[in-house]
Amino acid sequence: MQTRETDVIVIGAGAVGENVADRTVQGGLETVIVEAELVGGECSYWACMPSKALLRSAAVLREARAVDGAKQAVTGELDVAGVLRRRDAMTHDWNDSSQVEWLNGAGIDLVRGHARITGERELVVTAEDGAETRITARHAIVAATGSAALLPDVPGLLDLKPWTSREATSAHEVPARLAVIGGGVVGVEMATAYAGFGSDVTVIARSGLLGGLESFAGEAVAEGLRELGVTVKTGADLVAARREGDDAVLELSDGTTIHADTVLVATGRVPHTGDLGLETIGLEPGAWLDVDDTLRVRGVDWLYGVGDVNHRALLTHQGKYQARAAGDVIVARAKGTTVDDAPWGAHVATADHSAVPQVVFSHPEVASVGLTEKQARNAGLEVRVLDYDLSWVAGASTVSDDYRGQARAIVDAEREVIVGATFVGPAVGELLQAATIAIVGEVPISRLWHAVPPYPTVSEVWLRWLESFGRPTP
Ligand SMILES: Cc1cc2nc3c(=O)[nH]c(=O)nc-3n(C[C@H](O)[C@H](O)[C@H](O)COP(=O)(O)OP(=O)(O)OC[C@H]3O[C@@H](n4cnc5c(N)ncnc54)[C@H](O)[C@@H]3O)c2cc1C
Ligand SMILES: NC(=O)c1ccc[n+]([C@@H]2O[C@H](COP(=O)([O-])OP(=O)(O)OC[C@H]3O[C@@H](n4cnc5c(N)ncnc54)[C@H](O)[C@@H]3O)[C@@H](O)[C@H]2O)c1
Repeated sequence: MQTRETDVIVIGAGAVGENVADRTVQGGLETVIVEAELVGGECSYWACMPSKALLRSAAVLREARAVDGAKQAVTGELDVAGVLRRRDAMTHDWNDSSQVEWLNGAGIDLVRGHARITGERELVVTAEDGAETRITARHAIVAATGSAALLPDVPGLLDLKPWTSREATSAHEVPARLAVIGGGVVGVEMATAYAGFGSDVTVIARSGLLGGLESFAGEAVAEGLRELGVTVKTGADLVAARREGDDAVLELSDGTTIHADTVLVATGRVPHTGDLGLETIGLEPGAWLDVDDTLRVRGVDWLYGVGDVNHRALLTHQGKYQARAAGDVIVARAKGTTVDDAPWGAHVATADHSAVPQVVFSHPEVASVGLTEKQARNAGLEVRVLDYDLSWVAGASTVSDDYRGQARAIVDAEREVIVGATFVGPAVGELLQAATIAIVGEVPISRLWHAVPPYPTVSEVWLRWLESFGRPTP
């Protein structure tokens, strides 16, 4: 077995691992990154990028069809082959050479293979040909190993060889009938995409759609999916599955059955920690990594868990935010310089607790950050809820002849700062960053009155929120 030593080892070259390694190299630490599959990880090849590519073309058509003068120019239907071609280009045909080039340019040393921790600051990488390399880290090991689709234990389900998000985002054929199990983000986005391709889609959701967000968001998306021809079954659970000839048959808790050609399971994620050697250091294999705000695994002072694997916020941008803090704190600890771990310091991921932005690229789009009304009340805050119909702002009428949208701000009435915001409507994702800044910066409402939204934009909703809150005076 070959052996080598380095300052830092990062396991997993997804977006998150790449960013940790970039920071540790920039901080002067020799860094090895280990990757078992493709450099770039889930987001580049089987998640964010291909899913957004699958969604975008139909969204553009819908936008054009909602504007008189433009709609007359839309004379054809969606070219599904063109959409898939664009998705293939976006994923570089599942070839990671451009990302490997980036790693090389950044001075990060790539070792291909599967890593297993074997003891303190030490792991073994098994390459595809079975060759093993033992690598020891002088300072830290970072697990940035991400997550995989959770497959619920439902009798007969696995026999159907269901799709997970991986197959749904990389498919080259469109099923005539698609049944989607799960009404979370993956379920909703893929139902939107495949409905746009002409599939007959059924979504099976235990409760409402997009649980965890403001309920008006899930309700608007259910209505939007129905407009696209999707059957949305809420309050129904999958109890059994079987094959009948070519049909996949799903039995639901409400006594109904669904026949489909393909079944997509979108019921959440499990961490990539089952085969990571965690048992060799007293941790539980298969569990999410429990980390502090510097992303260090509690009880193991040389191990960090960053990105999906720590279950703080399963989003690329939030994982990359964690990566910047983790990379920098590893450097600080290695060099013995000051660790800035107070809330909102340089070495902590404080925003994970109170200001996680997310955009769901559904029809309509949903953008949210911070606390929902329910979360704010549960946190014991005295809350003012500011609701506004987005179609009432002047900018909305220029965007679309059929603008439908809703916005809600949650205000901590005692401190007079915004703690949460949700927008539903066309392209609302682009409205979100202002809300994130207001929340993270704890900008007082009295000061927001001086942040003037341009006319006529949809951002004028900020002024309407302020008017309905009232102008604080000394
Ligand atoms: C369909 C879908 C759409 C999504 N869309 C969005 C979106 O629009 N926006 C957004 O912000 N988020 C989105 N997400 C979430 C996003 O994909 C994840 O949050 C993100 O990929 C997590 O990055 P990561 O680097 O932590 O993990 P990953 O991207 O999973 O990377 C982990 C890497 O570690 C490697 N690895 C694992 N174990 C080992 C080992 N033992 N040895 C060596 N290598 C190992 C894996 O091969 C992988 O490359 C989406 C998710 C899905 C499923
Ligand atoms: N645009 C984006 O930002 C984006 C897009 C896709 C995914 N993601 C991320 O990926 C993660 C995973 O997404 P996801 O949709 O798989 O998970 P999720 O947790 O968002 O939703 C899973 C859904 O499946 C339901 N469910 C669980 N078990 C079930 C069962 N046995 N039968 C029926 N329903 C069941 C849950 O109630 C929930 O509604 C999310 O946390 C999300 O943050 C983000």
